[in-house]
Order: sequence, then structure tokens, then C-alpha cells
Amino acid sequence: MTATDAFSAGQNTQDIPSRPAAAEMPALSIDGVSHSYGARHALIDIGFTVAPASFTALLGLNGAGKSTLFSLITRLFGIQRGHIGIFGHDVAHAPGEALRLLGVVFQPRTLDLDLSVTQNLLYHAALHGIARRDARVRSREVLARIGLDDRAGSKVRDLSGGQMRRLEIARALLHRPRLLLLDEATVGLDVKARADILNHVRQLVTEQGISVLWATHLFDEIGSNDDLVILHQGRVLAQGKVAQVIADAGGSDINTAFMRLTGSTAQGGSPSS
Ligand SMILES: Nc1ncnc2c1ncn2[C@@H]1O[C@H](COP(=O)(O)OP(=O)(O)OP(=O)(O)O)[C@@H](O)[C@H]1O
Repeated sequence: MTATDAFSAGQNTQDIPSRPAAAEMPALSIDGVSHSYGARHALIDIGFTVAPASFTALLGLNGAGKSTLFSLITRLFGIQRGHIGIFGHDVAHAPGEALRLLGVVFQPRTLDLDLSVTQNLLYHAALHGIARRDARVRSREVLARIGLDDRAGSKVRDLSGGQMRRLEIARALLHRPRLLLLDEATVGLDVKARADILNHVRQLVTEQGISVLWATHLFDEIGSNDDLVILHQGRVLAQGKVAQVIADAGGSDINTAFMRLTGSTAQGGSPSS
């Protein structure tokens, strides 16, 4: 039985550590997480939280450990060390509750190009056990939310790269998650498509109250009001509001702050990056 179950069942909770109220519960909490591939340490004792209804950028160069972290959060890999919680549900011990609240857009594309936009969504809904009629309602809802409602009948093959990405985001929203993870969601897109995707995702935060963890290596995708986590060579070097991270690092902007923290050259936001 989880702490939540015990609380709701009204049992003696003396031995159960007190939990923050639901409104204060982090959407995502990463606590003391380490992961190694054999002798290679990909993540080293990392910790941070994503606040509810926030946009948190996870900034790191190639090889920083972002994809490894996503694989742990989604349970693709078992957790070797540390704890990961989604709205208070431990991913290792209460995976059903935790993953129900989670939507994910992975780096590689996984759409069926020969099916229509709606068929892709209905197929995914069926995998989630969503009844056909409900799935149709939800498909229309998520396509409208992500600005693709006019392409519902199009073959995915005929969409642009940016539209395909938006469809993947729509698909990740079908089961109405409260936390959305996106791993380098704008890779390979042009400047306008990148901006469109970012705008849509930011709207999910401000209008729907969805919490977002946005993994990127592109500095220009980070907004001045975002929460920021800097991951470098498997370690969290800084976290907090962007302005605070810049001030703490003694930089004048995010590029100089990153360079000061890591000694690495900053990455621009060129479409080919
Ligand atoms: N399956 C694997 N086996 C061995 N080492 C791996 C494996 N996957 C990742 N690594 C190593 O772990 C480290 C972190 O890689 P990871 O892919 O998590 O970083 P990343 O920040 O997502 O980078 P990228 O944006 O390039 O995918 C790197 O040193 C990488 O070489």
C-alpha cells in the first residue's frame, strides 16, 4: 500500500512520512538518481523537481544524459539507484499510477506513415484501452489543441516534419496526462516549425496546466521565465529560474552562464543543430 492509499483509507499514518498537499506535489521529482552502462557513468546522483503547471527546460549537450533520464522516468530502464516520483507516485513501486499521469514524445519518430492522422491516434488509443467512441472524441480534442484539426484525414506521409511532431504531441496527450516529457522535440525542424511547436507546448502549460519537461541542447529554446536544469556529463550543475541560474553562475546570459558552469562552447539555435 502506498502512502496515498493509507491516507485515503484513513489508516494510522504515524509511520508514514508526511506528504505535501496535492497542489504542492512536484509533477516530477528526481532524487539521487544514478545510472551506469557497464563502466560508463551516464547519470551521477542527480536530483531536481518539476513544479506543477511549469515549463522546465532540461539543457544539456549531446551525451549529457537526457535520454538516459527519460528512459528511467518511463521505465524503459530499471532504476539502479535513487527515486523518481510523478505527482508523488514512485515510478518503481507504483508504476501504474505514475505512468498514467505521464505523456512522452521520444526523440525518434514513431508514427505509421501509411495511416491517416486520426488512424494513428485511434490505434494508440486502442493500445491504452480507450473505447472507440471516446477515442474519436479525444482525437478531435487533442488535434484541436495542437492546431492540427484540419489535417485529421491526411496521410501522415503527407505532413511536414513539424506537423508530424505536433501529431506525436497530440498522441502523447490522448490519455490526458498531467506531465509531458519531450526529448529534443524540434530536432531537424526549420525555425518556424520549431517556434510553432514551442508555442503549442507552452500553451499546454498556461492554458491546460500541464507540466512540461523539455529536453534540449538549444539555448534559444529557453525562455526567460522558464525553470531550468543544466545537465552536463551526467551531473546537474545548476537548477532554478533562468535569471537565478545566470546570476549564480556570474554570466550575462544563458550562453555565458553555461560556458562558465561547464567550460563548454555554447550551442546556437540553428535549424541544423
Ligand atoms: N546503450 C548505451 N550503452 C552504453 N552507453 C550509452 C548507452 N546509451 C547512452 N550511453 C552513454 O551514456 C551517456 C549519456 O547518453 P544519453 O544518450 O543519455 O545523452 P543525451 O543527453 O540524451 O545525448 P543525445 O542528445 O546525444 O542523445 C553518453 O556518454 C552515452 O555515450
